[in-house]
Amino acid sequence: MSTNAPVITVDGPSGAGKGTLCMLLADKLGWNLLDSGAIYRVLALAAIHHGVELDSEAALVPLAAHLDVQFIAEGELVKVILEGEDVSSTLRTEEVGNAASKVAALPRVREALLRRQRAFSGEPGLVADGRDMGTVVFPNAEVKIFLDASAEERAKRRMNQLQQKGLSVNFDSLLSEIQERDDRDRNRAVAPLRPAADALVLDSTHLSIEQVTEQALAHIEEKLSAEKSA
Ligand SMILES: Nc1ncnc2c1ncn2[C@@H]1O[C@H](COP(=O)(O)OP(=O)(O)O)[C@@H](O)[C@H]1O
Ligand SMILES: Nc1ccn([C@@H]2O[C@H](COP(=O)(O)OP(=O)(O)O)[C@@H](O)[C@H]2O)c(=O)n1
Repeated sequence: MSTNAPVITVDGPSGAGKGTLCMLLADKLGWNLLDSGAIYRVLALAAIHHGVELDSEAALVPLAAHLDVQFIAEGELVKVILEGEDVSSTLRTEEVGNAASKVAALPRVREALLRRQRAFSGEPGLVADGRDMGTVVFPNAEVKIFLDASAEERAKRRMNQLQQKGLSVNFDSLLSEIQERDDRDRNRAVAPLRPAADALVLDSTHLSIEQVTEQALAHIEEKLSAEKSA
């Protein structure tokens, strides 16, 4: 790892708005961005490509340790290249999200991906998006935010997002997939989804993206200026 560069962690369930908030924060602050979910998604996709079972910890650990992946920033977007192939759009499907949450439940797989995630930390700072950024990966982060929203609101957001991409989706099946993934993420033995003790919990159910960003920035400013004067 590691530098002494500051870290802001944003954890929370699927569809809460983490990716949106993190991108806005990284852009505004000029800091680096870690989308840790993309790493679990890439691993799940590599497992599918290589015919590796999603519950086979013994086969997934070496795959995780030797993952041949590149994240290439292109303006606001990040292109993901897995074993030479552009997988950016496949990666975002609900099917891959679900597969990711299965491989992410395995303790040795999480362990194998720790160093890769911490390596994103660097000057002038890092905004880290995930489930366990504030609890496990960056427990000493200067600022921790836990972004939540009701399951219904999150399914509605995901449905709009998929419809904008021209995909037709069924609200009820999306809601039950989100609930199934939440259950798996919250109840796993290692690094379960939960707010860090020192996180600001933001419920975005009735907040716009602008309101969430404003509240997050106010909290960040307060925390970082308290750090400076400490
Ligand atoms: N506060 C909000 N109100 C309404 N829509 C939102 C809000 N935050 C994010 N969204 C939208 O919801 C969808 C899911 O957001 P995303 O950032 O991908 O969530 P996550 O990374 O937590 O899964 C996106 O289409 C995004 O534009
Ligand atoms: N730090 C992280 C990030 C993601 N994950 C897992 O990876 C899956 C996909 O994460 P994601 O952040 O890309 O998913 P969305 O919130 O975008 O739906 C999650 O459901 C988690 O199971 C994790 O376990 N730990």
